[in-house]
Amino acid sequence: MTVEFQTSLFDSPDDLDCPDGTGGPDAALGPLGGTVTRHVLTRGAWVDVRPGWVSGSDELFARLVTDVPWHAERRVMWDNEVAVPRLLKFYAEDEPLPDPLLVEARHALDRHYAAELGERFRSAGMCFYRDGRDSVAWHGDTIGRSSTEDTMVAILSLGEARRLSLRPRTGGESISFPVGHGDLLVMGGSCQRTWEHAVLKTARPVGPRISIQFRPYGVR
Ligand SMILES: O=C(O)CCC(=O)C(=O)O
Ligand SMILES: [Fe+2]
Repeated sequence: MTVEFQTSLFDSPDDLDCPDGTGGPDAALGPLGGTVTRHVLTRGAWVDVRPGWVSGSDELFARLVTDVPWHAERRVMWDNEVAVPRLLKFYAEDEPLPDPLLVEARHALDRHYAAELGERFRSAGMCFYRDGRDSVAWHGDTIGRSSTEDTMVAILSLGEARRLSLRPRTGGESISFPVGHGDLLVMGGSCQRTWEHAVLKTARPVGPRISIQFRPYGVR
């Protein structure tokens, strides 16, 4: 599938310097240690946020738009077949990732969360939200071990800023975190089974966003 993509720059002007003159800025990972803020939720769930983890990622964004074999999906809902409102690609365990920066990002997450997670991040789910009509409805990532075990889902966000909303499954107020160009958000602890998350549709005119979700083996 070819994806219509109008080149637009998301990086702030500071990121656009190219001192080495090697033909344009490219993505770089910042440190994680000491830069991640943990928000403790109820019932053993938490969310870590690291704004601006990847800098200079305009080109990475453009590469992923064109290089990832995005596909549309249809799902049956209430007896009707409906289009899933985003494009998708799932990189299973051991499937090569589409960009070396993503390999580096996964290593950095493995190092940072090694002690707490006790295993590596393995798969990478990717979503492409073309505009504000694209979304993901309320859900937990509870296919597999995450339905019964604590785990982590680490999301790298590129492109247009959207909000990742969260609400407790038992009812109660929802909260939301902005997820902007180069930001990292990690859902951890019991978050997948005690809370739900969503990227809700917006009437605001918003550009495209890519979400990359790194998950351990058997979590989906
Ligand atoms: O767009 C996002 O960052 C969230 C995607 C998500 O929740 C999922 O694919 O399970
Ligand atoms: Fe999810």
